[in-house]
Amino acid sequence: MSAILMDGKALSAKVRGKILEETHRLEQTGVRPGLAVILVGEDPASQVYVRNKEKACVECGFYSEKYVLPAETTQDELLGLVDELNHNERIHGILCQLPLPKQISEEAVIAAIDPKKDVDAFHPSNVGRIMIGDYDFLPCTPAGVMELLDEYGIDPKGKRCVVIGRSNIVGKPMSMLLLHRHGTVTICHSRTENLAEICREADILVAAVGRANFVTPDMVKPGAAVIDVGMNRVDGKLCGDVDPAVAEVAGYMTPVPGGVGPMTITMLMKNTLKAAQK
Ligand SMILES: Nc1nc2c(c(=O)[nH]1)N[C@@H](CN(C=O)c1ccc(C(=O)N[C@@H](CCC(=O)O)C(=O)O)cc1)CN2
Ligand SMILES: [Mg+2]
Repeated sequence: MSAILMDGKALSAKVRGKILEETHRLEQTGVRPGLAVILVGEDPASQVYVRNKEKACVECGFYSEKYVLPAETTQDELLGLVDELNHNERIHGILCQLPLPKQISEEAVIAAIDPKKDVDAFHPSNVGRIMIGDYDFLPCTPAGVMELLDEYGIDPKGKRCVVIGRSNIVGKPMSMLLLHRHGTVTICHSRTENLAEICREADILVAAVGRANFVTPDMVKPGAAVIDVGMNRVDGKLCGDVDPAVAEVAGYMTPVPGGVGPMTITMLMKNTLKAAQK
């Protein structure tokens, strides 16, 4: 068996085209969606992601502002900028690229963003709303995974879903979105016993561990959909959490690059459009 590759680049192009149409419609009412992206420091991977977010804004017809602050920026300085942007009428969405330098508390910065402009959906009030299924914004990576599953006709309803990873950004919200769609969800992590055995039960397996080639063919049920959220650099080469040899066992698989990554940014655009429409 050779898995069907789930093309996040192609789906992104399609969704961004629809967002651009919506932007034109919204502009007739005098509103142009505006996104502010804040980058603190010079992490090369973060620089790439921020650049890709700016490009996506252009593709979707959005107004955007980028703030690049030095690595020594204090928490108070960053909170000052967030406060300004909270009150800026041209800006509907604000995000701070993570990770932040260690002198800054990510929790404090996330909590300072106006929840109505929190297009990452990281603010505690937005996280709480996702838990109870009454939300405006979905977190971008898990939302991108759900769109990919829908595009390929993979319905989590009644299915065994296993998420490896319990981060606030991916693992926890991912399991919640699968649960909202009636999946039977198991969250695994570094202390899980019998991990391979649990993974082998999954019809939908989501890997968000941050370890290159962690998921091997023996951990996958034949025909399963395997979603790779990993973004690891090994000897300068980008690779996911899933060993490419898994393609011989899985029914569907997301590539890295070109799978979940582009969808993450597309979902950010979707949230920014929604914030502007409100
Ligand atoms: N404020 C946020 N910080 C971070 C988030 C986030 O959603 N909000 N997620 C990740 C980084 N991330 C978005 O910010 C992100 C990572 C990767 C990609 C992507 O398109 N990857 C490409 C490959 C790009 C490359 O060559 O490096 C792909 O998979 O095809 C997009 C967004 C942590 N921080
Ligand atoms: Mg920190």
